[in-house]
Amino acid sequence: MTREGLAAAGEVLPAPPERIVHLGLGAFHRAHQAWYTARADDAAEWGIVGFTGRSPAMADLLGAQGGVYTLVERRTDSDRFSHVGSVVAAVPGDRLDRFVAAVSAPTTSVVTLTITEAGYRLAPDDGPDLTDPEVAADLELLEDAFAGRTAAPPRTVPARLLLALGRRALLHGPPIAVVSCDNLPSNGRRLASVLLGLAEAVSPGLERAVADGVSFVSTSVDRITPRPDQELATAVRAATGWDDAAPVVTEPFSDWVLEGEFPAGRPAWETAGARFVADLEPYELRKLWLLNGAHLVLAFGGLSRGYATVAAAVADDDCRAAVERLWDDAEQLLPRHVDVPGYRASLLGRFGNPRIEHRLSQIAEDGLTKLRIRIVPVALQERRAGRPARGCAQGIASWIAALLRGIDLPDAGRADVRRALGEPEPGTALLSLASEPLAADQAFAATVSAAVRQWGTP
Ligand SMILES: NC(=O)c1ccc[n+]([C@@H]2O[C@H](COP(=O)([O-])OP(=O)(O)OC[C@H]3O[C@@H](n4cnc5c(N)ncnc54)[C@H](O)[C@@H]3O)[C@@H](O)[C@H]2O)c1
Ligand SMILES: O=P(O)(O)OC[C@@H](O)[C@@H](O)[C@H](O)[C@H](O)CO
Repeated sequence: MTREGLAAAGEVLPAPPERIVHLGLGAFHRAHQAWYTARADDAAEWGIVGFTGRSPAMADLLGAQGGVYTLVERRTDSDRFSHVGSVVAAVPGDRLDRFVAAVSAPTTSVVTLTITEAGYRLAPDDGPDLTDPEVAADLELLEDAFAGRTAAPPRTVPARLLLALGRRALLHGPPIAVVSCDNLPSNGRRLASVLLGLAEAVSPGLERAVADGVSFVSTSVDRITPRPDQELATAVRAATGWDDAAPVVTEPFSDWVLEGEFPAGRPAWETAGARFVADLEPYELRKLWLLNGAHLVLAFGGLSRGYATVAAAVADDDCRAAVERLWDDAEQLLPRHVDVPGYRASLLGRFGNPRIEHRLSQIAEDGLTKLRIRIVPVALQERRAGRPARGCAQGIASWIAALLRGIDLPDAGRADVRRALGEPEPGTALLSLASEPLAADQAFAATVSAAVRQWGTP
């Protein structure tokens, strides 16, 4: 099947013009932002050029199909198949020349990102992590590049993005919006802080140019999208007859809430269901603390108990009870207008969808970074309010117990985790790694130790 054939059948649009650049061409972008863009009333005006984050594989697969792929919306009892045509070019991430050209093009109005939380290379103060050797090396490359000296291409996403945005801003290109779609609170503000921190380290002129020329938009993104497997391609072939090399499976539910300015315009995403709000915080915290926080507890607790998927873990009474206790803590901190009881009830249904094979091992990747963002802040606020934060303690304990059990959890912070595991008191060292203040809080640390024993260590 080709784009031309699908367009002739009225299933996708003939390639819309490239006006959006996306970085991180994984499953989620294709199930979410690309889907909203394809469904917007003005879809014919907005094509996406997608760059892979690290490996070129998806660019090869999707590029060979003209960017078109099948989206499978998986209900508890049936599948719905559709074709998505908003991605018009798929390019390997190491094609930096093409990336800089795409971002610098005056016709480009929006850059979106799904590069995982670890991809932001954030220091604890939300600036760029200059202790990370790759970030430090990229800073030198950026200094050379902006001073007009020959430089190798930077490797980290913040440096690649800064190079492209800096070129555009210094060429006096029109202002542009950069939209983070990763599961980080205040993701736009954090991205701004990393990029402007790096820019400032290169030169004050670059920092000013980027600050003036870029609008950083924060968003809360919500659609459970497991990593596609071979079984999906087989199901797509059986249902549609197409040997699609890059299908995506997702749940029927979808939500996208955005806060920020689009100085050069944007697709009419609201016509596809997105919401634009003046204050994103309550929505993003509800989603991150309840959905993503619970996912972590199910992943660590479920893996310890030998489960493989979210649906299996949430069917376990102890795992579900741990999730409910975490939600009880988070609910204390969220405003009423975001309907926490309704969201909790809908989450239990979404997690329980047995046909969405959401692997716990995928969710557990980079668990340290995610824990610090999704559970630690709730615990700190609850403790400051004088409450015991037992649900958070149990959640953090699920991570510690999984590691003490020897479960391999791939993590960008793996070296620190290994060091902590080698300490005389590894449980205490792991809690310190998650949060120094929580480790120093004796009552909370004792609750965590008791909960680690409850999760069961070998
Ligand atoms: N899958 C979901 O259900 C979901 C839902 C909401 C938000 N998200 C956000 O989207 C992100 C990606 O999810 P996905 O399902 O597309 O995963 P994926 O594994 O399919 O794709 C991840 C993409 O990020 C790139 N990447 C990974 N680590 C990177 C790094 N350190 N630096 C630069 N690029 C890197 C990869 O190359 C790939 O392009 C998540 O981490 C999350 O922040 C995902
Ligand atoms: O994608 P991550 O790795 O940030 O987190 C894993 C899951 O919690 C996440 O993908 C959720 O499924 C998603 O955030 C739902 O909207």
